[in-house]
Amino acid sequence: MIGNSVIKLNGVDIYQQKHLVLNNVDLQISPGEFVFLIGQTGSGKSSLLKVIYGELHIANGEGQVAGFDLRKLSDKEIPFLRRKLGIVFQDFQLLTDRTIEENLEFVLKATGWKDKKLISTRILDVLEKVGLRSKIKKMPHELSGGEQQRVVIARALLNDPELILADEPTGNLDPDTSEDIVTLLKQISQSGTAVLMASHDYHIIRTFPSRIIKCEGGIIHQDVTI
Ligand SMILES: Nc1ncnc2c1ncn2[C@@H]1O[C@H](COP(=O)(O)OP(=O)(O)OP(=O)(O)O)[C@@H](O)[C@H]1O
Repeated sequence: MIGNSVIKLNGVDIYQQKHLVLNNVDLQISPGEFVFLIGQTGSGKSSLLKVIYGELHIANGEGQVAGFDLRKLSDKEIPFLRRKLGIVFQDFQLLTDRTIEENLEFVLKATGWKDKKLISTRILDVLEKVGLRSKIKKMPHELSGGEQQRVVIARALLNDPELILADEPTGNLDPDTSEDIVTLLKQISQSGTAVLMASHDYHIIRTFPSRIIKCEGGIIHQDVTI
């Protein structure tokens, strides 16, 4: 954490190839904050998220995320930054050929966990948090879309992240299930993990009054209302 921020960007320019997508971005997000990221298609939301998880480099300015300096981030360090982040996208991206338990075990082993007992306890802990302990032995296709998204959130929580980045996490879900997912993300933020959630869903955004930032016209607008 940087001072009291999980994300701190100052004067950052974000390019896709030679195209300046967002100009002079200032953004500060504190532990436990829940923030919606809105903006029209092509306005730069995904590009901003990519900067935060180290997929896009910053051209100018200063950027720190979960204690990592984005200007100095080497390719070797990116996996370590990602361990401090939980990433939740619209497509669930669960491995379809293995159970929920095996999906979670796969991520833990890939991030250096070795002790079998600790692995199984951690898996039960995160499934408990998302209310899916009873589904541990199921295959992804045996779960509903909302349940699969909960598993993805459980997966994002495995390494106890400082920040969850969610890019349209309710994009494939019906309205009630979407509300359940955002309720869960809100609860997670209340326990100290910051959440930055990109969304186009104004119904959801109105249902969960929160700080809103907006990409528009090549800049970020802070604390907007809709
Ligand atoms: N890999 C890429 N190469 C070149 N340009 C890109 C690339 N990815 C995105 N862009 C461009 O960058 C701009 C911002 O795109 P970005 O995906 O960040 O928008 P977005 O707000 O996330 O849109 P959406 O809501 O559709 O996901 C767009 O003009 C887009 O065409």
